[in-house]
Amino acid sequence: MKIALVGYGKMGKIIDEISQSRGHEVVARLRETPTKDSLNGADVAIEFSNPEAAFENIKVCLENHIPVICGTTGWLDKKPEIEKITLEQDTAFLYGSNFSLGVNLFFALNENLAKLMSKTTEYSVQLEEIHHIHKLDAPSGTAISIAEGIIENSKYEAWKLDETKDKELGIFAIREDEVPGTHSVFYRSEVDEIEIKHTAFNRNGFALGAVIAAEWIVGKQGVFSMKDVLGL
Ligand SMILES: NC(=O)C1=CN([C@@H]2O[C@H](COP(=O)(O)OP(=O)(O)OC[C@H]3O[C@@H](n4cnc5c(N)ncnc54)[C@H](OP(=O)(O)O)[C@@H]3O)[C@@H](O)[C@H]2O)C=CC1
Ligand SMILES: O=C(O)C1=N[C@H](C(=O)O)C[C@H](O)C1
Repeated sequence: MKIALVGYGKMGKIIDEISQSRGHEVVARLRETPTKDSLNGADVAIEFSNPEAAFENIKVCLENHIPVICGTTGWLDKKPEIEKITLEQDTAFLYGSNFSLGVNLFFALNENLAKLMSKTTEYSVQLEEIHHIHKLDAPSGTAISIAEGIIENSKYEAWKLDETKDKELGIFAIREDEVPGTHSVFYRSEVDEIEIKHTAFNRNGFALGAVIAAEWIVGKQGVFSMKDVLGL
């Protein structure tokens, strides 16, 4: 498979190594918005850039009929437009706020726990995410995905930064040193607390998941998520 890496920073470089170790050819390593020429005949693009650049980068790839795996967070207000372009161009798009297998299991765990709790005692939920000081967006895309999964299955109606209040599920966003990504969910009642935590030790799990998603998407049409890739 020929892979274009759109964004070649911390994530792009690890994805490059993993792609090659799995027998793929990396045909582009870009630190600017791609063009038809710079995409260099890729079968698939893996996009990890920044919130400002992601929309345009994805659009150019899709308009050139190159399916896109996108891990960039912080641009999701424009996702409906990307989904429309994907369908118009008969190509494929997959966004993952977090490509690691562990976090995708963590999403399912929290959805199920929220569902169970809404049938029993009243628990109040609080989210916390900790990331490195270079991160441009807050809260993290992963925290937003966790919150959305809980909201669908509980009394909560929306999420907000900071402390949980009434029907708004709170997310504390902490920036600390070089932390790769830690997410905790606290379920608290009058008498006890359940805490579920995922800690990434490094970025390798994110990168491997993105390459697996790229292998999966080639030849498909439509808008997908990691749930489709992992059969969750
Ligand atoms: N979904 C997931 O599993 C994960 C998502 N992320 C997200 O992925 C994104 C990237 O993370 P990370 O690699 O750590 O960030 P980095 O800042 O290390 O890398 C970003 C890269 O994008 C490049 N860039 C800047 N402008 C453009 C542009 N217009 N087009 C293409 N590339 C551009 C930068 O180049 P230059 O240095 O020259 O500016 C740099 O190479 C972030 O949004 C982060 O939140 C991160 C980890 C996991
Ligand atoms: O910026 C990061 O580093 C990360 N971003 C993603 C997010 O916003 O959830 C995924 C991971 O936690 C690392």
